[in-house]
Amino acid sequence: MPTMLTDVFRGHPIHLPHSHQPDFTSLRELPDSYTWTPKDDLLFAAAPSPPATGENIPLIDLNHPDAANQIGGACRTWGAFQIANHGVPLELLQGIEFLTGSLFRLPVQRKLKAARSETGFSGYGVARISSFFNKQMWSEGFTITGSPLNDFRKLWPQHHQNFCDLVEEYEEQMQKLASKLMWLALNSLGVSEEDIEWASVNSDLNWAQSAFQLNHYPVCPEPDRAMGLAAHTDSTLLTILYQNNTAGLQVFRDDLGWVTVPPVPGSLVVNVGDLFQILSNGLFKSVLHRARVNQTRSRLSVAFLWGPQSDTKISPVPKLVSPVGSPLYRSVTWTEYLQTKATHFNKALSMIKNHREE
Ligand SMILES: C=C1C[C@]23C[C@H]1CC[C@H]2[C@@]12CCC[C@@](C)(C(=O)O1)[C@H]2[C@@H]3C(=O)O
Ligand SMILES: O=C(O)CCC(=O)C(=O)O
Ligand SMILES: [Fe+2]
Repeated sequence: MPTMLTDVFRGHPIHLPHSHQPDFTSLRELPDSYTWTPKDDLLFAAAPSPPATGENIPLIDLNHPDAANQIGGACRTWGAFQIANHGVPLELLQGIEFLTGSLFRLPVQRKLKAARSETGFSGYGVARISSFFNKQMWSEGFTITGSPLNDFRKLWPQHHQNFCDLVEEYEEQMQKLASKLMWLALNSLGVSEEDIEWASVNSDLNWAQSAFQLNHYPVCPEPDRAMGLAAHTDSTLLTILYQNNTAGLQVFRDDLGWVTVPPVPGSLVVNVGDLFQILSNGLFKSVLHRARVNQTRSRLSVAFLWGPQSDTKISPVPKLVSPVGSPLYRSVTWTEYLQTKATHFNKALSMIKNHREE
């Protein structure tokens, strides 16, 4: 039996109280447990990009004849980009935003009925990476993999079917889009389906697997001292992110610092994940990103976390290894990688790295 995403954290419980959450709406001041300083996160106060540079992740039109090269370039320099003309109907994006808003507007007691268990994968709770930080993040999340029916039934005993259908439809669209984006990026490096065994055996996407992370960042009384979601890279091949019309997502570049990704209505943000960095033998960079919060508008985002079947060995594409001699990374399955991340967080990728002989 192949491992399912639902099982990957069975041996990696996170002990996090869920019911400690403050009533986000009534606080005038940030509680100490929510106040971040550079001690809590090395990059917390890293210089923001000077507005003068105006440099930002590119917005790429998927209908543009040169889209593949633009995507390849963005994966190498930023590890992130936005896309327009992606083919996902606007009504579907609006539907998913409405679902997400409805879910987080439910009373806390209701949301807790679908709380993520300590060893579980899906359900309501704080981000998994919370266990690596001393301070709490100003957000709440909901993770979905496979059918959301069981969890949605607990949230909406009567009216969950439409929301289940919506998630299913969104997942189909995201699967297609993610695979298209991966091949465009790889094609720009001269890599095609024949070069990757696990992807060419089943070209009908049977080799892929995914999850959704819904995020809510409530209005915050002291946004400059709070953190919505701490800096991390995603443990995916690609992540496709929908953000509502409120800024907050930031990507990090060594030469620029934190750069805010402006919401562009109707467009989607794409992040290179750690597995794509491995697959591309380090040519594509998984992007360090985080979410800040603000004082006037609550923010919603929906991340589609996309990867291979849990048991597929991912290793650098041979074609990209030969020019440089040896593979930069060892091979690893998505399950193994998520488990490494669950124990070692931001050291996970370097633990997969091959150390060259002196
Ligand atoms: C498939 C995934 C990817 C996970 C773990 C698991 C389910 C939830 C994902 C996130 C979503 C929020 C940020 C992150 C860092 C987190 O804490 O949970 C992600 C993590 C990862 O990309 O490592
Ligand atoms: O809310 C955002 O913009 C970022 C969310 C994110 O990084 C994630 O869910 O992995
Ligand atoms: Fe992320």
